[in-house]
Amino acid sequence: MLYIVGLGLGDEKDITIRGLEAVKKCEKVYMEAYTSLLSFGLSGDGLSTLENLYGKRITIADREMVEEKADDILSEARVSDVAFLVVGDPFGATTHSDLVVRANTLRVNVKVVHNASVMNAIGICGLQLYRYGETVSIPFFSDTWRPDSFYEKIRINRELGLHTLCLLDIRVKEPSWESLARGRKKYEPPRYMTINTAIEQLLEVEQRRGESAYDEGTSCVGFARLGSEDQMIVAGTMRELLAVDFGAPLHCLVIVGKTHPLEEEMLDAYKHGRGSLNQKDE
Ligand SMILES: C[S@@+](CC[C@H](N)C(=O)[O-])C[C@H]1O[C@@H](n2cnc3c(N)ncnc32)[C@H](O)[C@@H]1O
Repeated sequence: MLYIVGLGLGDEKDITIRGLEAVKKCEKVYMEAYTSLLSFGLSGDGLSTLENLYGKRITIADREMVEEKADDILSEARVSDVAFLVVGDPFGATTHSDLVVRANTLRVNVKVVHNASVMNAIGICGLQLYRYGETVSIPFFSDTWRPDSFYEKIRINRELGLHTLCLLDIRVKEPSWESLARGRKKYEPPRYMTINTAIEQLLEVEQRRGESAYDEGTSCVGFARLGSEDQMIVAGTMRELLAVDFGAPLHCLVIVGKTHPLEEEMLDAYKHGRGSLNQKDE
């Protein structure tokens, strides 16, 4: 059996009881480590915190491993219980549907244990989840690659009065260009896009496309480390949020569409300059 287990958003304590029971009975535990991140990351003590709680060794599954060796993981799951851990909810990232489809093709049994996802945790700011349009991903621009397919989607969402969730790029274990040219893979340090970079890129694309999908005065909400003790949520215009230091990753951004009075009331509590509500336990 392959157990695909959501870990939630904060730290090791956010796994569900059902998820923990599944992990404890598995012979092998993989942890997907390229579409999201728990608040403590996976360096140093992060991994051992999880291993101590589960009483199991964890194998980190990076993009290369999941994409190239999925069949090996599935072969193990055919003859024993294997857990595949995903930060957030397993279906909060498009990637893991592939694994399920592959498992079905190979007739490997799959059980999914759900958990909170960034896709629903953003509800905390008061913008109703029912009033969102298509989610977009904002990739890091480089000197030669500045893709802007997200622009059209944001424009359509805004024309319909819908909010847009922007997920921000995560680059882990990316081989550097020089190392590829030399034929010996060396990896760049991990990079996580900040809200500030996302807004700079969004404004650059608006300037290039000029279709008035949004501008510096457009209302947004920035979220950092949602679900953890020090989460930060600030509502303001793009211009205002450009000046906010949201701190450590992960970050995401919502571009606000047409609002309902109740949404406005909730958003007020997070307005720029009021300090963010981070809901720390007293
Ligand atoms: C592929 S998505 C989310 C996947 C995850 N499985 C889930 O269900 O939440 C990853 C992106 O969501 C956003 N994100 C994820 N967790 C977050 C958090 N705790 N706080 C803020 N943004 C987050 C970041 O922009 C990140 O690059």
